Amino acid sequence: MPELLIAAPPTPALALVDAWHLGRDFRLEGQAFSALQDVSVQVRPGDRIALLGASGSGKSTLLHLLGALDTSTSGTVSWPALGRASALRPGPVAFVFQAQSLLPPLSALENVALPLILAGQAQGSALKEAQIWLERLKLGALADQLPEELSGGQAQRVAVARALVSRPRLILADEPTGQLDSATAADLMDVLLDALDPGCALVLATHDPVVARRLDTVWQMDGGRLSVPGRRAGGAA
Ligand SMILES: Nc1ncnc2c1ncn2[C@@H]1O[C@H](COP(=O)(O)OP(=O)(O)OP(=O)(O)O)[C@@H](O)[C@H]1O
Repeated sequence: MPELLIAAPPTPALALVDAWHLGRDFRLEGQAFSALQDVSVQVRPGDRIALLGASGSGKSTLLHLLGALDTSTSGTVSWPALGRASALRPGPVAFVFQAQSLLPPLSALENVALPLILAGQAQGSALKEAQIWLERLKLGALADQLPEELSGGQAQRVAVARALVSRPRLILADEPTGQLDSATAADLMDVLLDALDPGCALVLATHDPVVARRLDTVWQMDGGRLSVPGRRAGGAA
């Protein structure tokens, strides 16, 4: 009699981030002001998520909570696949900021090597790895340039290389194309998506629907709330 094989359902990968009813209040001139209200989201390995919203809608506030740069006023956030908040950086979580986040006195190469050196890697091997990442992002020839000698698009690519060098499992990018023209923004998205490890998740805040459409999922932020969570970019809700 033939053996009956019943395939076990695949085990879902542990979430990288699990946020539950997050709220964040600030005090402005003595009044409590709610920048984020009741946001529940999960980020899983390989997710490509655009956090789309107008200026002031709460995108940075949410990214900071997801990356443990800030603590929520209400709700909880945990990192089931990554460990405790204190273990998140440098390494499993990397940030890319809007602009001018490179250290001015360091060359492009030294900026990229910095997370490895801060994590205890010997300088020589850190610089070698940094050079590999600069070349992967088509910046090999600019290794010795200072940040002030780079164009905005080149500087953002160096910032992306600096985020990728520690082989993070999650990248939180806060308007990385915010100061770039549309062609340069498209180039940056090309190199970022091309260089990203398939298992690495990306959450990218943007106010630009064209940039958001490059990612698989859109989280729409409005007035501190997430509306239409999980909607496919460019597709039906
Ligand atoms: N540290 C803070 N103290 C007081 N208010 C804050 C603070 N951080 C953010 N806010 C307020 O919270 C709201 C959301 O800000 P946030 O920076 O998250 O928006 P955003 O969508 O990222 O905007 P942008 O696209 O302009 O960066 C804004 O009204 C902002 O002024």
